[in-house]
Amino acid sequence: MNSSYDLIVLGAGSGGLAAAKRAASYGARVAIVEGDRVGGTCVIRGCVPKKLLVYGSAYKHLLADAASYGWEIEGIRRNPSTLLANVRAEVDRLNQLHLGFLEKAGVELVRGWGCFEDGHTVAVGERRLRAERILIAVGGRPQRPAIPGAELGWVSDEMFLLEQLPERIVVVGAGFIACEFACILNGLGVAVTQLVRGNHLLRGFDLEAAKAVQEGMEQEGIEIRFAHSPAAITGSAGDLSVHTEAGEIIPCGGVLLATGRRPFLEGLRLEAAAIATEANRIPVDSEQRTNVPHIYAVGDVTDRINLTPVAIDEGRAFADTVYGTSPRQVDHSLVACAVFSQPELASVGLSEEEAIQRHGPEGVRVHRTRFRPMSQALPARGPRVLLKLVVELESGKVLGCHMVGEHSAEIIQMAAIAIGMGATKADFDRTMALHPSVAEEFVTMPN
Ligand SMILES: Cc1cc2nc3c(=O)[nH]c(=O)nc-3n(C[C@H](O)[C@H](O)[C@H](O)COP(=O)(O)OP(=O)(O)OC[C@H]3O[C@@H](n4cnc5c(N)ncnc54)[C@H](O)[C@@H]3O)c2cc1C
Ligand SMILES: NC(=O)c1ccc[n+]([C@@H]2O[C@H](COP(=O)([O-])OP(=O)(O)OC[C@H]3O[C@@H](n4cnc5c(N)ncnc54)[C@H](O)[C@@H]3O)[C@@H](O)[C@H]2O)c1
Repeated sequence: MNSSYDLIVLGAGSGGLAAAKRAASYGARVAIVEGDRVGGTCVIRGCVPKKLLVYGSAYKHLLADAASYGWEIEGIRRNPSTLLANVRAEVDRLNQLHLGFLEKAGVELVRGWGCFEDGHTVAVGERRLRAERILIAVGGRPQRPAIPGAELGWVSDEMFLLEQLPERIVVVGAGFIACEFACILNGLGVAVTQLVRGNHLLRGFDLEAAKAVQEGMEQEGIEIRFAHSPAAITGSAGDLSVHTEAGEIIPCGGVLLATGRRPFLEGLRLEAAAIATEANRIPVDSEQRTNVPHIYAVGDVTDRINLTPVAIDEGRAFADTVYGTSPRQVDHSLVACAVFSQPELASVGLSEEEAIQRHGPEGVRVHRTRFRPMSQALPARGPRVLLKLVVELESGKVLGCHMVGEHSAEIIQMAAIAIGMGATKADFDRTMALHPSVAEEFVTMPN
């Protein structure tokens, strides 16, 4: 069966869904092709189920602190299987919701893996879909390290399918996924050893903030081994050993390989449409256009800032520009982001190291405060909060705002507005504090 459209979108994840619905709202005839579950990484095996697991694992701390607030809770039993099942049920609900949204928007869903037959034709099984324009929004996939036995380890996708958790796990990596899962698993009662090949966590983030996360994670009982890489994994499901390059053998019930992701280009047959790639990603211009003028790409497949809100905005900007009346480009500067580790880290703007690189050590002033938040005063435990402003000395402009501690993602989201507007340290100081709160320290830091 052959069908023709104004737009074919490959991939029903964050970017593809946003683009397809927005294009359809302008009257375009749109088909969206999806080989897996509608919702993509974020909804099915990323942000959403991950955050639900973070909430679930945080009960460890809440229950530990409850007695100091006068709640004596007896007979607590931990059952991660219930949490895992409930999270899957919520993902099923959201998947249905997204199917409904597509239908309501008038977008045709074509199930199956799509590949290019030529510049205007996509093959999905026996079907041939033709369109004036094609948008590639196929996202990325986790990448396993090239070591013997890597197939015995889990990648993040598989963590959401587990029905039970092992007693001991080795987490490999120091990035977003490794840190988030190390904390989730630790909170759910799993003994965690994290293998980090470098000498600090969360490369690219403000170093002091990354160290504050490390301190908190270690206080909570996660064993982090720096300058350690896996050389091989042996054993069988549930009874594994990680052999490190240093010759150690770490027995465990499971291994999470959180060693990065890369664009999912396999099987797309990009060459049939002469679409150029660069280092396994699809490069695009400021209007999301590939080297082929009527073929566009958004989201993780372009491997720029691999976050859901960025993929969504790129998808919508593409549709607004091509099908709407208000063309626009995505602003990739000052994108706030958070690592949902425990303690949580959130950032917007330049790290201290980046600011010094750009403006020199004499051109930057750093304001910081570290303290135990009031919520931890009665339990008298838990990690100290870090709040940090990186300021350009000459103009007083806040170049970067970083926070480690409770609600930091919520707080930095708001700070991002001020920083996007070019706020100075004086603007922060002029703002009346909201007391008692953690975030008030951002507007009361001494000069
Ligand atoms: C564990 C984890 C946690 C994360 N947490 C966060 C977070 O807290 N906050 C945040 O902002 N970001 C987070 N991310 C990143 C975020 O999920 C991605 O940046 C985002 O989903 C990218 O959207 P996308 O549209 O580019 O691709 P995806 O959402 O990956 O969607 C691509 C879709 O295309 C489909 N597809 C691929 N090839 C084909 C084909 N040939 N034919 C048909 N369909 C195809 C796939 O099945 C998939 O459904 C997380 C990622 C992971 C893995
Ligand atoms: N909270 C969030 O917004 C969130 C959460 C999860 C993922 N994400 C997105 O997904 C992307 C991918 O996350 P990620 O954590 O997989 O990637 P990452 O690039 O953040 O981290 C990969 C880690 O693996 C390590 N590594 C790579 N190869 C290795 C090897 N052979 N041996 C040992 N260590 C190795 C790297 O040093 C690094 O620490 C992120 O960059 C981010 O864009 C975002």
